[in-house]
Amino acid sequence: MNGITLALSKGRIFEETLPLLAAAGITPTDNPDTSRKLILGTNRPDVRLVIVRATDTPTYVQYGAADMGIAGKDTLIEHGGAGLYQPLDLNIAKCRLCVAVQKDFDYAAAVKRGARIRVATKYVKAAKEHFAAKGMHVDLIKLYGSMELAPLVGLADAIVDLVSTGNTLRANNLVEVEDIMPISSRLVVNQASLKLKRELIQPVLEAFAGAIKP
Ligand SMILES: Nc1ncnc2c1ncn2[C@@H]1O[C@H](COP(=O)(O)OP(=O)(O)OP(=O)(O)O)[C@@H](O)[C@H]1O
Ligand SMILES: O=P(O)(O)OC[C@H]1O[C@H](OP(=O)(O)OP(=O)(O)O)[C@H](O)[C@@H]1O
Repeated sequence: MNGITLALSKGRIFEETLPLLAAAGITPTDNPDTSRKLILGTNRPDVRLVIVRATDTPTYVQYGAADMGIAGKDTLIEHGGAGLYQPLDLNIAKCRLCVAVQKDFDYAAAVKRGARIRVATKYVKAAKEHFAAKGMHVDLIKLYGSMELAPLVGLADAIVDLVSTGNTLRANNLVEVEDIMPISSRLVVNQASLKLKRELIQPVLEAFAGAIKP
């Protein structure tokens, strides 16, 4: 494609990216929440959007199937970032990565006595690094969603998951016991595209940079 392709996921990333696209003079012609189309046009003939799973965004950009994309820091850590240039923290889709347990589980005591706890998470790499830095031995169980369920049914002692309002933890009688890191979404650019399509990509990058809310 001669123009540029931007990879986005449905839901919060799409919604929160709309004002940034508007700042770059880009308006999608469809809404992925109502359309089943996976390739969306825009008002600009040289810009198209592809709708992918949030976890897949770095992969599409890494291989150049999309020139640019918007992905959460959580997703980028798990992917590893190969082949990606990450020029901007867009300060959207903000939340934090945390350790949480059931209210009656004494996490501090388990840590203190060096217990080998079971931790369920979708964020295996980030969790591994966190517990290794604390010198804790944990058994990680990989899940793909609804991590909050794992401690309730005896699958794990703790979870590593994203928290924003805390409503999901509260609704499931879980409490946050450690804050691992703040999370927001970043603009990622394919390294070859940045060189070959700089005249198209650079203005979008500058418009996004100018529209970032503190
Ligand atoms: N509750 C939240 N509040 C704010 N931002 C969030 C929240 N949950 C996730 N995010 C951020 O938004 C990104 C996209 O989340 P989304 O829920 O759309 O996808 P997902 O369900 O995590 O991924 P996938 O669909 O690939 O499994 C996440 O990678 C994270 O950075
Ligand atoms: O603290 P809160 O404001 O309750 O947000 C936290 C929840 O948000 C995310 O799930 P999401 O809404 O993306 O659902 P999904 O991952 O199951 O799609 C995350 O996995 C938590 O479950």
